[in-house]
Amino acid sequence: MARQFSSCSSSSATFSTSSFRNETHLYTKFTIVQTRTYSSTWVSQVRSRIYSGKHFVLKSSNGYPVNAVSLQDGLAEKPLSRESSDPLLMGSSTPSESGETESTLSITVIGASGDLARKKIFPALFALFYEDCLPENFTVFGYARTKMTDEELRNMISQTLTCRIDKRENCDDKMDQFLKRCFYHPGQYDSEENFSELDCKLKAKEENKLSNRLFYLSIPPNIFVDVVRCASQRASSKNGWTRVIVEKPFGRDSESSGELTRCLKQYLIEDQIFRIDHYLGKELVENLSVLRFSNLVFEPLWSRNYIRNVQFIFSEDFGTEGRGGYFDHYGIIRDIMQNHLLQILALFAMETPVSLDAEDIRNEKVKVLRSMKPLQLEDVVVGQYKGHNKSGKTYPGYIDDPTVPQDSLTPTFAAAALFINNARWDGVPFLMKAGKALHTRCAEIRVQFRHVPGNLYKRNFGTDLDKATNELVLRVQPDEAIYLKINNKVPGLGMRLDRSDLNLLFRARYPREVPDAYERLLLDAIEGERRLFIRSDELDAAWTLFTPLLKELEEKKIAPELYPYGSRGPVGAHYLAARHNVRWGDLTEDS
Ligand SMILES: NC(=O)C1=CN([C@@H]2O[C@H](COP(=O)(O)OP(=O)(O)OC[C@H]3O[C@@H](n4cnc5c(N)ncnc54)[C@H](OP(=O)(O)O)[C@@H]3O)[C@@H](O)[C@H]2O)C=CC1
Ligand SMILES: O=C1O[C@H](COP(=O)(O)O)[C@@H](O)[C@H](O)[C@H]1O
Repeated sequence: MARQFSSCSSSSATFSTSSFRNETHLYTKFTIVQTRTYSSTWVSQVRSRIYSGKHFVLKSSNGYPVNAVSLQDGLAEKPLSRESSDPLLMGSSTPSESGETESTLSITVIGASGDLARKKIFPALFALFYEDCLPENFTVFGYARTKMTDEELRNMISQTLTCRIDKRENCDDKMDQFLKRCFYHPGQYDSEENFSELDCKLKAKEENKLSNRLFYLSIPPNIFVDVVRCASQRASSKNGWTRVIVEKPFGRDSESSGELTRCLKQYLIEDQIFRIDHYLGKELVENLSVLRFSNLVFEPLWSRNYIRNVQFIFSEDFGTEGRGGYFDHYGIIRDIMQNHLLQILALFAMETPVSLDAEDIRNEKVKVLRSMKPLQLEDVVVGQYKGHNKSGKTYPGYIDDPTVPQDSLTPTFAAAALFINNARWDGVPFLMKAGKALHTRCAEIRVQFRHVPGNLYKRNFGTDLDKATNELVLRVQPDEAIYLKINNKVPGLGMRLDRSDLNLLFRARYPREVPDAYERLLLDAIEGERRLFIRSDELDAAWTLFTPLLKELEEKKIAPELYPYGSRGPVGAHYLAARHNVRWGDLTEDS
């Protein structure tokens, strides 16, 4: 169904109401392309695009461009792989025929005036540019209601750009070059007309080249669907791909999340939706699978036979400052547990995927989530921080935030015990703990191993055998590290044992700056790599686990246990762990 709009100043334009779904059309074309024999010239063009050229060395987090072909796979003989059905590289003809090297990439940040855009998205885009990871012809557009000129947007962005610590050369030049590619269009989120104007501006920059368009929804969730509707009908690409990165929250329970997915899918197909969970883009979370699947020493231990419990810990040493209005509607369980921690848990516990392809990994993750028992009230402890005076300084309580109702029962802390009912993990407690306004900022995964059977040295540990068990810690932040607590003989005469760390401290081993999660995820979205984004069935399964509990907490008006700002959280968390024979690893003296 084609529609006619004539809002562009120079000419009228034809839009297809389903054009946002153009990846589907291109998949259809792909089946035709696949039957072709790929000439060696074409192959070498792809190769050189991957490995040479200053620009367009697009590398996804899988280590090679998903849209191209793995060079290890006997490229010359094979047609494109499944992943390469992505329109970015394929189109309906070979790159040279379509002039595909002349493609353009437009990234539109919707909600450009906001906190996330300023602090994370624009800096991440600049970092990608700085590292020569963006294609030659790229444009960044900001879109929001706030009236701003291009120059004002550039000023705003420039305040948060930084150059890599280890590569400061040409920093100012690079910033100038980047800022010149940034533009702004003010508009309403539900105005098709305003999106048509945006489309005109995008077209002007694209100069009739193959256009690929990425929209980043950095806006409150109640306007996601309006934006997707307007963008799909008025500003999607007509000859390349169109993708949309959607920020959390993806609903607040199974029902609202399902409704959001249904609405988005009126305008987009699943493959166009990139639901971001920025924890999946963190270096150590990426490393979890590498550690497990590419080292012989871990995978054989990765089951109930050797692992006593696993802990996923998130703590922040600041409150909801400035985000109380948003937070009060969601609470810590929805803000951190149902997404960030649960995603890490799924990655941690999944079976070995068939390959590193997005669908293979996401298939395994969803199986884990579907094998889990939905949480009940007795499986959780909730808390809320209260004001506190320390060393002459006053720290506000959660309800002191003027945007939070005085009688709010919203948890700012929660601890939970989860179980995976499958052969590998039967009976192993997976504990989660997440809190704001605690004594420290950290995120880590802790794996506590079982006792050594018939340990010859047990009398050297006294009665507390837990103190002698091995513990593997992946410190996601700050100061990324992987360390394994082992028992060791203290040097000297006699036999004194000590628990020490085999320590891989990233800053010591890899003295280059670790990229921000948003960089990796933006690059993946540009590349069409979906591995680190949440598929709709994963999301459904995640909500199924948490929705009954969330409803019960709200219906029964469960009062959170108060804990002082800057403390270690409610003591209830210790009792919960103790009920499952667990001690929180982050609270022991040698944590
Ligand atoms: N900030 C963060 O650290 C994180 C944010 N997120 C998610 O990212 C998204 C963006 O977050 P953030 O930048 O903090 O959000 P903001 O509240 O800063 O909103 C972003 C922009 O959206 C517009 N906006 C705000 N409220 C409304 C409203 N009620 N109706 C219409 N437009 C509105 C404003 O732009 P204008 O008025 O100019 O139109 C604002 O600049 C949200 O979905 C959030 O949950 C996820 C993880 C972390
Ligand atoms: O998604 C969110 O994450 C941040 C914490 O992210 P981090 O990368 O700084 O650890 C959290 O503060 C926020 O409440 C939540 O919405």
